[in-house]
Amino acid sequence: MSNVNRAQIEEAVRLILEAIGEDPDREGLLDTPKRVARMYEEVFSGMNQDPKEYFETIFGEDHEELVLVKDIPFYSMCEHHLVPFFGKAHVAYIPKGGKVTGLSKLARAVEAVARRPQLQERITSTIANAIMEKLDPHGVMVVVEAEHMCMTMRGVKKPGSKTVTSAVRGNLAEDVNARAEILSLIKD
Ligand SMILES: Nc1nc2c(ncn2[C@@H]2O[C@H](COP(=O)(O)OP(=O)(O)OP(=O)(O)O)[C@@H](O)[C@H]2O)c(=O)[nH]1
Ligand SMILES: [Zn+2]
Repeated sequence: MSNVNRAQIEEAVRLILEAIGEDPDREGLLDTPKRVARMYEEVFSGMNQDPKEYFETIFGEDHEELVLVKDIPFYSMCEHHLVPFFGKAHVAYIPKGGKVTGLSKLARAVEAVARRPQLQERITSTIANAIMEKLDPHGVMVVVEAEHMCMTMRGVKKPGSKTVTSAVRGNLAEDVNARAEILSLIKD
């Protein structure tokens, strides 16, 4: 159930259109506030979601080796400018004590965390912390690479630049070789 107040967004979009000198009543713009409100509802649908919920799905599988789901595409909105940043997330963990979760749950957690006003660093660490808390694995490594529209279409205008963030927890924090292996698997 969404808590987004569509009527309020519609009002705000109308005001923005007026503020830039547009006529919100011209034909092409008549439905724009409604469309934007629906779009924000979708784009910010992660507001009420807790990524940890997805890790309730646990299989008692005795695998204490690397699990990596890479190239998970995501779209988020930078909380400073409310313009998109988007890219790929790579989520790796080493399960412990039979606590192996569903692969899709890793991607669902990325989606839930991305769909709200965000910082790339926070997306990265929130996912790593959620996995640590719910699955209590030997280790976790989350790598996120993204292009920020606020750095490409405006401001410093550096199209093609990419930001890479990582969060490492548990035994992977001390294990340089394991981290290197994960990074090489991500690059492959
Ligand atoms: N750390 C971090 N910074 C971000 C992220 N997304 C956008 N930013 C940065 O947030 C900063 C906001 O800087 P401000 O000086 O307050 O705003 P601004 O005047 O619009 O900055 P410019 O983008 O440099 O024009 C900028 O440097 C953005 O590049 C993110 O996910 N993580
Ligand atoms: Zn920004």
